[in-house]
Amino acid sequence: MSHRDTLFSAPIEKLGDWTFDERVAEVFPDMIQRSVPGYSNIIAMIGMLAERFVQPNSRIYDLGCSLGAATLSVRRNIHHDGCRIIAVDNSAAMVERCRRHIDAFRAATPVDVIEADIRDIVIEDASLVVLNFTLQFLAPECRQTLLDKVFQGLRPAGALVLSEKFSFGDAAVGELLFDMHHDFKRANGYSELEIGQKRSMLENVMLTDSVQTHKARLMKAGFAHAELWFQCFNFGSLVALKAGERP
Ligand SMILES: C[S@@+](CC[C@H](N)C(=O)[O-])C[C@H]1O[C@@H](n2cnc3c(N)ncnc32)[C@H](O)[C@@H]1O
Ligand SMILES: O=C(O)C(=O)C[C@]1(C(=O)O)C=C[C@@H](O)C=C1
Repeated sequence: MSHRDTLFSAPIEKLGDWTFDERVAEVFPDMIQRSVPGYSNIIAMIGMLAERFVQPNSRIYDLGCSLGAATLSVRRNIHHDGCRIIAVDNSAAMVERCRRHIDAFRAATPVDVIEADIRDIVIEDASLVVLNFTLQFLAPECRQTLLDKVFQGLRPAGALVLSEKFSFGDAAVGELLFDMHHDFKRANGYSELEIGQKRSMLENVMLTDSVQTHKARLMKAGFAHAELWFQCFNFGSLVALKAGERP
């Protein structure tokens, strides 16, 4: 059961930096659904991408898994033997709830939910890696190193799904999509105070990049192809493909 997000509905005297703590974890499904345009579509389509890209006897990584929405979508859609999903998050509150959530559904593919920083884990033998709105929370100087590690850990013909909030080089487009996103939040019942307080808390911890910057990093990491497969306002998702033949 997900609770309604009212965390920022009253004035907060001293707004600190954003964290994925107990309070956020408690309302997270409602919060992300009402905050990220296209979120449920992206979750459903990650399942379809998994169906296409997951190889038998391989690993699937869900990096910054929160409550495991992408993991569950992948698990529902893969039918190969010998696969294992590794879901990683460094928020204890998220990991604890994620484990409960995953255990509530029975399925053939095992899932390891790991409490760790995604910068510290080993990625190996992967056919699919998912970064669903997580890279934006890493310090910009750590992003290339993480994508390099993802690329190295993928098998030939493997794929990375990278969903992010974007910034835009064209100021008029950037402003329009930023305003549309705020309209989306208002339409979902968030007040000006809620929108403003959350924005200010995210300011120092969620630094967004343009689609061009993401593509350039992915190509630098070694991916043969990288393209946007979904966008709604200033949120979207890229798929990056590693060259090679499926074994
Ligand atoms: C916006 S949420 C991701 C949503 C989730 N992927 C989904 O599809 O519902 C970002 C998550 O990344 C996690 N996170 C941020 N930085 C991290 C890091 N360095 N290592 C592991 N997890 C991290 C946060 O704790 C949070 O749960
Ligand atoms: O940009 C915003 O206003 C957001 O609320 C975005 C965002 C995200 O993209 O992860 C930030 C934190 C929450 O996890 C949910 C949504």
